[in-house]
Amino acid sequence: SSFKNEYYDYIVVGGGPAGIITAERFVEAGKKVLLLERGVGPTVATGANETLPWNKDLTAIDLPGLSADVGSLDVWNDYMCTDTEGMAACVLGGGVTVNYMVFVYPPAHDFDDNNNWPEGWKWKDLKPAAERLYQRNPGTTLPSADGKHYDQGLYSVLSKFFNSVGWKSVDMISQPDEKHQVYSYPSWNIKDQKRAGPVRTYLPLAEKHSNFDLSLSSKVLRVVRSGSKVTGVEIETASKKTKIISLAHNGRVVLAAGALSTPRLLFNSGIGPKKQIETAKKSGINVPAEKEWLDLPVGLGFRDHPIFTLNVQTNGSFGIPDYDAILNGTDRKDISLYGKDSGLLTQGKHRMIFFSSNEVNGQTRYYQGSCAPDADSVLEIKAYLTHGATSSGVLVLTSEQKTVIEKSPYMQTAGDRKAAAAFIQSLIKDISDPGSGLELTTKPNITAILSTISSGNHYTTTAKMGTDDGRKGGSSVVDTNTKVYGMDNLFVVDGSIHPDLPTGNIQTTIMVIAEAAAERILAQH
Ligand SMILES: Cc1cc2nc3c(=O)[nH]c(=O)nc-3n(C[C@H](O)[C@H](O)[C@H](O)COP(=O)(O)OP(=O)(O)OC[C@H]3O[C@@H](n4cnc5c(N)ncnc54)[C@H](O)[C@@H]3O)c2cc1C
Repeated sequence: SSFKNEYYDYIVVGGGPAGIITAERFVEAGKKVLLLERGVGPTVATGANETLPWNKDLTAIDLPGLSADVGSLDVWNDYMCTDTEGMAACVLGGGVTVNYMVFVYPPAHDFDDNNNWPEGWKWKDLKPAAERLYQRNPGTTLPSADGKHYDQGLYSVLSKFFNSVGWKSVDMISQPDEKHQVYSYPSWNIKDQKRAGPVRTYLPLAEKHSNFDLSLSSKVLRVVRSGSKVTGVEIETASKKTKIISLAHNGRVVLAAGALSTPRLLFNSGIGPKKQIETAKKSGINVPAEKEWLDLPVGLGFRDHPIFTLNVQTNGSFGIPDYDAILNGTDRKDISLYGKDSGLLTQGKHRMIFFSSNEVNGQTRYYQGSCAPDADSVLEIKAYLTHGATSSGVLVLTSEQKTVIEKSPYMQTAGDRKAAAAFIQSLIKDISDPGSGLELTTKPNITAILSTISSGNHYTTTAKMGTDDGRKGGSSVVDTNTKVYGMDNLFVVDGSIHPDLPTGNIQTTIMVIAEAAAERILAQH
């Protein structure tokens, strides 16, 4: 693309969910907007041409029934970032393009307890933003047009089990505040039988306007500063050429590169702990002169949901779909049902989501369980320790420009360890009851389960929002208008700014916060 220098009121960096949503809202407000995304487009409408052999309008990424197997798709390696710690996607749509589509409406308590979200960001303040999101991108627990849930062997076994131990069935969309001893059909980010998300539900609205430009394969290296003012961004194009795009007078840069990549952009721009800025400089980035460095706690306070995995043998009748047959078109039965907007292929990976909580020393911690078939009659529970967890870690930069974990964000506090052990133990006890019809596939060993943690991939808090200015010894990098402390016109809107973890999978909360952030930013422009 040819960039129009000194034209854009807003340069948004990163075309993940947060970036697309904010960019679209700026466009609607009549601002001239450039959205810069380092990756390519994953849908036919955004330039992908690797479509399914049996449907030339759909890529494998679009088809909900293949999302469980997304890691085996040819495009997986093309889409995943190679310079972040943990998993992130470097493709238009960000994580939402490759994720398992679990779409958890956040409960009010996520914002209202623990005092982590500042005034102005409580649920009463955010509810209108959530409603704007749900109107465009509602999610569904029943994606099949014929009104049926498919492949219900797992759900049938597990719902019986949970009923027998006193849990109850809820609809996680219409009852988002029910998060204790409840289970639900999964809510998925699916619309019109396809993977939804801002690439489908927001981007086309922006593209209707002449004041919107999207540039793919455009990796931003840093923001260009003159003291506290951002004047533009330096980008690297697909052919490895660098160039500077300048903002309009009074323009703004909004970072939405994700919680693992926004810190790199800040370090590269002279914002963060001194050591990280020095590392950025060593890596060859043209960082500002030292007198312009802003000492803010970027990368500190890094958080994520730890996952504990349980595999359970059941007496149910279910298994893993034949993904090859779906991909190559030989699974005629499911493909023909999909042709009628129905059936297994309209659904995502999981068959049930459950939630619960426990209290240890006065602190309530929440848990989400995502349940999917693992083998014939064997199910896998991915149990996440979520909202209320008190651990945090540190994310830093290497001189190869990779973000890496210096201190793990998982299970750092005695409270987290005690609470997670108690929750898993009680689940194991119920599963191991001879009458349950269930049995762990390996000998129940709580220490082994707790020490084999996998990442939730729900990263937050690397550029925290709050009222305690990080330059003055506080923990916050952005203020309650999402503006970076010490800067006049630099904002952050992605998962980095969340000061707390949500109770469930995070993408819905990411989108709600982006909706709210766009409104705050526009209110002063
Ligand atoms: C494998 C996986 C499975 C997941 N499963 C679920 C799930 O089922 N449900 C759920 O709710 N959440 C899930 N998540 C998490 C969810 O997808 C992310 O939390 C969410 O996408 C974060 O949104 P974001 O806008 O903050 O950042 P991202 O989604 O990371 O988007 C950042 C965007 O910025 C771009 N970018 C980065 N650096 C630059 C740069 N320098 N210049 C230009 N562009 C840049 C990236 O390419 C990307 O498009 C999953 C994540 C992963 C990785």
